[in-house]
Amino acid sequence: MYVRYFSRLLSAMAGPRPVVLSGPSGAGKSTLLKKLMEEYNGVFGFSVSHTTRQPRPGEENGKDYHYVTREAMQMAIDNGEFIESAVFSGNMYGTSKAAVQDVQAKNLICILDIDMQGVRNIKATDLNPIYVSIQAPSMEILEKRLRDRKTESEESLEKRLHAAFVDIGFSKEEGLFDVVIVNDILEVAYEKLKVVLLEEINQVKKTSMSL
Ligand SMILES: Nc1nc2c(ncn2[C@@H]2O[C@H](COP(=O)(O)OP(=O)(O)O)[C@@H](O)[C@H]2O)c(=O)[nH]1
Ligand SMILES: Nc1ncnc2c1ncn2[C@@H]1O[C@H](COP(=O)(O)OP(=O)(O)O)[C@@H](O)[C@H]1O
Repeated sequence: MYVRYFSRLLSAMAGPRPVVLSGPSGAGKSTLLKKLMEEYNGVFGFSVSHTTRQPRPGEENGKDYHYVTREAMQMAIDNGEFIESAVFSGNMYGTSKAAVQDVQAKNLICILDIDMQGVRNIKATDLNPIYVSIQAPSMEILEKRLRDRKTESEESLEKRLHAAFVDIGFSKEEGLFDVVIVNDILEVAYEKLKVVLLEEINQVKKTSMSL
């Protein structure tokens, strides 16, 4: 009984578990993440990554990403400021320690949107997140969604589709993800995601009510 009490106390003190959303570019990670943030205002916080890619129309510096030069990013990595970093489709991406700490300091569920290299690197840390893979129903649908999004050049699209092919294989690896959600009908995928995160969501709601 005491053991259970203290383990609950310890996990409450450690704050909610972060959530890793991974999966091919175009699978629907940002769309699902946006829905979560809208429905659960004050429960989730986004880990704002750094990237060397150019901002897309509508993206905001400091909100979607911290947009930096290669030199600045490399220097920060060399300074030990990053938990993980990777090169994806010719650009650098990385999660700074500050990005995660900023969210955790507010006692929110920290969401990381990272690629497969990031997943492997996070596994080697003590972050202990819930690992969720978001997948499109097929490569054909993925390609259509990416094309319809109209954010990528033909070259970037090809690179993303190649990475997606590799990603789909990895997502089937035993023990890598806690759950794989196929994002066919958006609302169905979103409901599945909520079920996976329900325990953490309730924990944060309970804690914020008792404060
Ligand atoms: N390892 C790692 N991957 C990241 C990070 N931030 C974003 N990514 C991944 O980089 C890939 C490309 O992201 P982005 O350029 O925003 O394109 P999108 O996923 O097609 O919207 C996606 O798979 C993201 O999950 C990060 O900090 N670390
Ligand atoms: N279930 C879905 N059905 C149809 N289109 C979708 C669905 N989920 C996402 N999309 C669309 O597919 C595109 C890629 O989604 P996005 O969230 O940007 O993917 P990611 O963040 O994984 O790269 C977007 O234009 C989005 O509006």
